[in-house]
Amino acid sequence: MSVATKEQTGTLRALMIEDVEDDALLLVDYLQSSGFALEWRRVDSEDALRNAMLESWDIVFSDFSMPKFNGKRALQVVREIDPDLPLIFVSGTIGEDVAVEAMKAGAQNYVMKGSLKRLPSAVTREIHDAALRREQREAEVTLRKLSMAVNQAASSVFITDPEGCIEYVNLAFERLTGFTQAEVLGRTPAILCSGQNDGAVYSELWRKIRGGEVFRGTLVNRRKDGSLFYEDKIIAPIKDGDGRITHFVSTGNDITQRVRADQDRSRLAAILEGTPDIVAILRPDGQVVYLNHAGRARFALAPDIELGRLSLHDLFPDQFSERLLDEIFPRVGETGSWSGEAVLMTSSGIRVPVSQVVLRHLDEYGEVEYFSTVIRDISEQKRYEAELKYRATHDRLTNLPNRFMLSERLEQEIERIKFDGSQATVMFLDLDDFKRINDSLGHAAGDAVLQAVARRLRTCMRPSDIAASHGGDEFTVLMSEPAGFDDVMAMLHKLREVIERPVLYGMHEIFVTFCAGIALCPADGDNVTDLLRNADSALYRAKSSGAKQYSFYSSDMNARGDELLSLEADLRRALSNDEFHLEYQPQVDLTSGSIIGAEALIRWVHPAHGLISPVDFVPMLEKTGLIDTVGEWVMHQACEDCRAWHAAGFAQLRVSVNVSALQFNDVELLGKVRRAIEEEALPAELLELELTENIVMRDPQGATEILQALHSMGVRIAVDDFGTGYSSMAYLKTFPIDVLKIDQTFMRGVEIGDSSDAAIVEASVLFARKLGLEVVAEGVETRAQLDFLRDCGCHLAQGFFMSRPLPQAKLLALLRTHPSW
Ligand SMILES: Nc1nc2c(ncn2[C@@H]2O[C@@H]3COP(=O)(O)O[C@H]4[C@@H](O)[C@H](n5cnc6c(=O)[nH]c(N)nc65)O[C@@H]4COP(=O)(O)O[C@H]3[C@H]2O)c(=O)[nH]1
Repeated sequence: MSVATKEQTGTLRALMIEDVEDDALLLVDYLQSSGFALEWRRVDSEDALRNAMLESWDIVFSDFSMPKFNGKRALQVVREIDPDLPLIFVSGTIGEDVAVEAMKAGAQNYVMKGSLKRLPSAVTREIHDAALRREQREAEVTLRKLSMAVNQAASSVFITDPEGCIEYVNLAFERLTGFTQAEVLGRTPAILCSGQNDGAVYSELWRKIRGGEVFRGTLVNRRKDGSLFYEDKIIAPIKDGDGRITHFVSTGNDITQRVRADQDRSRLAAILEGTPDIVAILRPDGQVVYLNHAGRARFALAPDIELGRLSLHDLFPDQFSERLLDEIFPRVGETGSWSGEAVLMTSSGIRVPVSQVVLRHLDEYGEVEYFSTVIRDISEQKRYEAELKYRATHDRLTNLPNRFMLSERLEQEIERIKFDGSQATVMFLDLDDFKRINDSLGHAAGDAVLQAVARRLRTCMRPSDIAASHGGDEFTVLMSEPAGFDDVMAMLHKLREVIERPVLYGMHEIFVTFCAGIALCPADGDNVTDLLRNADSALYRAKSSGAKQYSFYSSDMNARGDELLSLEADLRRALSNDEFHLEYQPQVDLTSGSIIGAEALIRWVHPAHGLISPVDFVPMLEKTGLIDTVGEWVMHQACEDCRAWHAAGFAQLRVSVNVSALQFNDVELLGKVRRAIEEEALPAELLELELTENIVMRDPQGATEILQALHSMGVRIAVDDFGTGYSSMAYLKTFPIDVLKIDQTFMRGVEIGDSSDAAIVEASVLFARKLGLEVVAEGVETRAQLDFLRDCGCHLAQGFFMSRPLPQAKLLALLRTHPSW
C-alpha cells in the first residue's frame, strides 16, 4: 500500500463528517493501516462542523447523505471557511452523477465506502495539491498586494521589456508625467526626454542596466505638457532564473521642488553675498552663524573665518552689541521683528550710522532658534539729509543761515527772554546802492560782494549771535543778550569797520556801505513777525535818510511800509483796471529835422495817488514778477499805436519799447515779440527794443544768441543808457545791434560846458558811426545841445526840447503839425 510524503512523517489531522461512528472508525482503521498517523474527529451536523473548523485540519472526509446533514452543504461550509482544504467524499450511496456534481462544487475527490483502495493515494495527492493551491493562492495574494502597492506608490514606476518598450506604468507615473498608461504602453521612455541631460548620462544608464547593474542618478525629464521636472531615478534590471534580463524597472522620485528650492537658495545666497547691506544670522546667545560678504568686508574678516566661534561682541565692540542682546533681541523675541537706527563701530574704529532690521526665527517647537539681521550703512543718506537740512536753513550764496533758520532761532530767543527776562536785538542790514554794483560790474561781482560781506559778518558774531542772509543784499544780525544800547552800538560800529573795507574784485575795488534798522526784543515786539517787521521798518527809515544810516524802531514807522505794501497790491490790480497807458516821446532825425519814430514810456495813473513814475513802479513790477504780463501788454499796445500812426498817414514811423532785464531773461521773450508784431500786423523793422548795456553785458554770449534771434526776426535793437555802464567795445562790435542811445546824463554835461561829457558824446557818435550803428542822443533839453549833436554828426535826438512824452492822441496831433527842428 503506497502512502503520502509530508503527511507520512507528521500526524494527519482529519475531520470526519459522518453520522455513523463505525463507518468513521472503519475509515480511520483503513488509513492507519495504510501508514497514516491520524488525529481525527467526527462531526455530523453543520454546527459541529463549523465549530470543528475553528481548528486547523489537513483533510476532510465527508459522507454524502446523512440524516441530519448532507455532503453538499458540508462542502459549502468547508469551502466557505477554507477554500484550499481538501475534501473527499466517502460514501456508500454516491452515484457517478452526484460525484461529478460534488467535484464541480469543489470536492477534491470521492471514494466509495465499499472500495477504499483508492483512498490512501487520493489522500496523499489531495494533500499535496492543496499545499500547492495554498502556495499559489498566497503567491497570488502577495502579487496582488505588490502590484497594488506599486500602483499606489508615491514614486513613479514604469517597467519596460529589455528593448525599453514600456509594459507598465503606475498611477504616480501618470500623475507626474501627465501621460496615461494607454498613451505610453509600447513606447519607450524617450517620450520623457527633455534634451537637458548630458548625453553621457544616457549611455552610462544603458551601459549599467544592460550589464545587469542598477543605475542611480538624477534626470531632468519633460512632462506631456512640456514642463520640466527633476527625478531621482533608480533603474534596475529584472532577471529570470537563467540570469537573462527580462525587464527593467524604473523608479523615480520627483525632486523638482527640492531642486528648485536649492536653486532658489543658491540664488538667495548669491543675492545675500552680493548685497551691500550687512546680513548676519545670530543665535540667541549672540553667536554669529552667518555673515555675508559685505559684513565680512566691513569687519575685515577673512572669507574662511569660522563664524560659529564669532560673537556679536567681536563684530561690534561698542555698546551696540549689548544693546542688541539686552534690549533689541528680547523685544524681537516677543514681537517677531524690530527695526530702527543705530551706530556701529567697524573694526577700524569708524562709527557708522546704520539702519537695522532684526527678525526672529522660531524652531519647530516655537522657540527662538536664531535671529537674522540686515544692517544698512546710512551714512550717505544721513549726509544727504544733513545737506538737505543745511540747504533748507542756509542761503546758498553766502552759506549764512537763512530767514527760516533765523525765525527759528528768534523764536527760541523769545522763549528764553520770556523765561529769564533778558533781551535780544534784531538788526537788519541793507547794502547801499547794491544794484549799482550789479548793474555796472555784473552779477558775478555782486555775488562776490555778498559773499565777502557774509564772511566779514561772521567774524563779528559772538557764539550766541547769529548772522543770517535774507537773500539779495539784506542781512540780519540777531544779538543774543546785549548788555544794553551801548552793546548794540558797539556791534554796529564793529560791523561798519569790518564790512565797509573795500572788496577786491578783479581789478576793481568795490566800496560797500550799509544802512541798519534795529528792533529790540521784547520792547519792539515779543513775537517773530512783529520783530522782523519792525526791524524792517526801521531799516526803511534809515534808507530813506540816505546811505550809511541806521535807525532804531519807533512805533510810527510802520505807516510807510504799509503804504508801500498797499501800493504793491494796487499794482497787481492796475493792469486789469486799465490804469496803465503809454506815452510816446518823439525821436527826431537831425538831418531832416522831422520825427522818425517815438519811444513808448509806461504811465500808471493810480486812482488815489495819481500819476506814479515808472522809476518807482517798474522795479516793483520786476520784484513782483508782474513785469512779464505788463511788459507784454506794453509791446502789444506800442505796436497797435504805431499801426495807428501809419493809418493816420505817417508811414514808416517806428516805435521803440523798453525791455527790462527780467523780460530779457524770459525764455518766452522771442515768442512774445513775434506774437506782438504778428497780431498787430506791424512790420518787424519798425519795432525797436531798448535794452540797457548792463542787460546785454551780464551774459554777453547768451545775450548774443537772443539778440541774433530777434535780429533775424527783423526787429531793431537799441542799447539804452550807453556810456553809463561797463560796455566792452569789443563785445558791442559783435552784438547784432542797430542803435546806440547816449545816456541823458552826458547831455547835462554838454549843457553846463563839461568838456569830458562833450568828449564822451563825440567819441560815442564816432564809435557808433564806425560800427555802422545809428546813434540817438537822449535828454536834449536845449537848442545848444541839439546844435552840438548836429555838429558831432549824431543821427537822432530825443528830449524835452523837441517834445515831452505825449499820450497817443497828442502825439498824433503833434505829427499832424509836421514839426521840424
Ligand atoms: N530830465 C529829462 N528826462 C527826459 C528827457 N527826455 C526824456 N526824458 C525821460 O527819460 C526817460 C527815458 O526813458 P529810459 O531812459 O528808457 O528810462 C525809463 C525806462 O527805463 C523805464 N520805463 C519806462 N517805460 C517803461 C516800460 O514800458 N518798460 C520798461 N521796462 N521800462 C520802462 O522807466 C524809465 C523812466 O521813464 P520816464 O520817467 O518816462 O522817463 C523817460 C523820459 O520821460 C529830457 O529831456 N530831460
